[in-house]
Amino acid sequence: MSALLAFEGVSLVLGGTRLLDQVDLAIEASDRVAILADSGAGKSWLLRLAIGLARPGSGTVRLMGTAMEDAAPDTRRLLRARCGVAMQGGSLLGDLSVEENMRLAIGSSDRRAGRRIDRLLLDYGLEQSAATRADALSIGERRRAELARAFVRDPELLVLDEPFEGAFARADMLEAQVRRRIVPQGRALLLLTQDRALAGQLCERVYRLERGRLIQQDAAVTVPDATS
Ligand SMILES: Nc1ncnc2c1ncn2[C@@H]1O[C@H](COP(=O)(O)OP(=O)(O)OP(=O)(O)O)[C@@H](O)[C@H]1O
Repeated sequence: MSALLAFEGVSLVLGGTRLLDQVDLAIEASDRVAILADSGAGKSWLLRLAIGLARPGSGTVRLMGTAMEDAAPDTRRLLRARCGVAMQGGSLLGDLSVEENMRLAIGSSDRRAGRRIDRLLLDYGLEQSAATRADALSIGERRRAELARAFVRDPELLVLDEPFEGAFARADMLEAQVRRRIVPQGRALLLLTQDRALAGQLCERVYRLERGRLIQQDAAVTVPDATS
């Protein structure tokens, strides 16, 4: 079976800085992988490459077995739709309510979709904010809404970039979702973060991105999480 996501000898140089240097990484069904990186090390670019929003300088990124740089825009969109993505900085539409953002992401207005949305809103403590415009949410609510939306299409691959940045950490909530919706379903998680404790809590494989190289870490090392 091919990997859900594979980086094969991927390099990327931006502004004279080598952000990725011959990176190899394969994420298979049921994998939970974290990449730890300091601010500016290239997490957001890694996410863009993973879902075909950017092309590598060299090497190949395969999403669900398809080389993204050779794929037609429609194919890239379809493959991206099989992923649940929460980008740093967020991408909720500010003039739509939380529920409308979820509806747009799930692409259906039937009752089953409605039940799934209600369940996720409840899981993420957003049931009181369902009708609130996204641009009126608190920072913490917005991050939780981003996470809830990332799960709404039952993604095969969940890609999260700093899921709690600027927000009071609710790692227990995310861990419960990952345990319920990712692990038993043969889905996979790629977490990009600076938070060592979160990486250890959610993932069984942990790397550090350092000067463009991925260096595997001991996933079992746990750091007391002062925020939870
Ligand atoms: N278009 C660009 N041209 C040149 N350099 C860029 C460009 N976009 C980003 N960079 C630089 O590339 C580096 C990595 O950017 P990236 O957004 O991936 O960082 P990050 O790891 O997500 O950091 P943070 O967690 O602070 O957002 C940064 O130093 C950034 O300034």
